[in-house]
Amino acid sequence: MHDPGPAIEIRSLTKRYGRTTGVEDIDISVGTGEVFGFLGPNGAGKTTTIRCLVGLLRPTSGSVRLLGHDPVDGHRQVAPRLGYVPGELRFYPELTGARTLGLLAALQGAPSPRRAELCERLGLTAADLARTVGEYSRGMKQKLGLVQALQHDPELVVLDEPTEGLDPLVQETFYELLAEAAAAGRTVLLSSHVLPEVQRTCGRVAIVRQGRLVTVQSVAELRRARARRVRLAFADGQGERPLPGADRWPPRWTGNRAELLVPPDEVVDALRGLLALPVADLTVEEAGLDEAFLDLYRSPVEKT
Ligand SMILES: Nc1ncnc2c1ncn2[C@@H]1O[C@H](COP(=O)(O)OP(=O)(O)OP(=O)(O)O)[C@@H](O)[C@H]1O
Repeated sequence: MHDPGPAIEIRSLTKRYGRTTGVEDIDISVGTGEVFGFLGPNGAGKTTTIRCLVGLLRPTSGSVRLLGHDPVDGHRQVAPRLGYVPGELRFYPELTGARTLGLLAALQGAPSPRRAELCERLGLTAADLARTVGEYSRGMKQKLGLVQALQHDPELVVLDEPTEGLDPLVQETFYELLAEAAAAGRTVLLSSHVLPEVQRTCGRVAIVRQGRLVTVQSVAELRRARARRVRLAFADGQGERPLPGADRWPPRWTGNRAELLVPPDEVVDALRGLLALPVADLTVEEAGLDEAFLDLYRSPVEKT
């Protein structure tokens, strides 16, 4: 079978804004059909990377390829196959929602077979679409942003914090749309601060910090490699008490229950000490991505 190659290829990408470094030496490859998360604290370089990727910024050095093309030189080939939700949506305020979608479809250079269905599912009514975008609420603009990104059913969708401003019901619809896109073999790059969202929707994630790539891992790997959450309940009513190893694994107490985060290779050690106490109940589970993520946020960035 023909190998479509990576949908996104970012090689040694560096972007400077004058003396400020946006990103430095980023390498990321996203395979066709992946739902890929892009995480990092404020100012880490996510938007810079994405703007280079979709051709809105020129890299200072390094290269990016989208669906096998340079995003600027290959714009005509890429536009009909790419959906993009920018982090800061800017529409012409005097145009109606319907005109806006039509204008953006013309720029995409592709028909919009999914427009009506997406408007309906995201709750943009005909009356909404007849109003000018200047009158839209933030959430309505965000919905319009999603409709325009998906209306031509593109092979590749790049989303820069797409759920900002969406209410929980609409967010659910968005997750359904993502799951459907994944099932249909579409490629998705999702930049987000919402960790449960990434945990739920993405297979692999890249984490950037201070303009550098910290790690690229699968969500499962990231969770496995990071802390285990140990929960203990004590049989007596004494409540808080000194625990062995509290300096290494500081406990959080709720009445008679303690919760500690322990690195995987120290769990057996921790349990040996803890089980000498009158423990009534004990569970050990993988920590969520949020703990793994915070850990990586704090870990030092290696300079090469
Ligand atoms: N137009 C610009 N001019 C100068 N510096 C910029 C510009 N845009 C971004 N930067 C700088 O580049 C770095 C990366 O910013 P970027 O917006 O890519 O981060 P981000 O990860 O998207 O952050 P956030 O999560 O806050 O949206 C920051 O230090 C930022 O100040």
